[in-house]
Amino acid sequence: MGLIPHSDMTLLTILHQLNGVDGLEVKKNGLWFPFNVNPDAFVVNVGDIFQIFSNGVYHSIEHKVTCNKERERITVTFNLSPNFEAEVGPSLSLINAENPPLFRRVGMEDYFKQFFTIKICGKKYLDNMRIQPSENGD
Ligand SMILES: O=C(O)CCC(=O)C(=O)O
Ligand SMILES: [Fe+2]
Repeated sequence: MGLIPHSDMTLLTILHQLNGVDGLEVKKNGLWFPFNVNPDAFVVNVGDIFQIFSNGVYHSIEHKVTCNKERERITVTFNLSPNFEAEVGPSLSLINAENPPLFRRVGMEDYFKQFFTIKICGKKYLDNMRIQPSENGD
């Protein structure tokens, strides 16, 4: 019950936990931390597209959700992503000789479609977007 570890493939995800039942956990430095949701605040997750667009300056957050049999848990999620005509890739303003692109550039529609061809597992989808050092000419 709940959600297995994953990062959101979106740009940003806004979460609103409705009925005060916690269960969200976030991974930091390899450790899982329970997240006590403030009922008066939204939770904003940095997604994979944010990490790609910022060329690794920001990191998408790995998270999971554990539910329990006693109390139902309700969360509304709002996902923000570029439209299908856009490209997903590092911002050109952040790329130069010292900072080569760390991620591939792909049309949003393909990025979205490819996501549904893999089994969600941690940050695997983002890793799939990484440029290998040899591709960078290193
Ligand atoms: O239920 C939650 O708090 C998180 C949901 C989530 O991780 C997601 O929709 O990607
Ligand atoms: Fe998520």
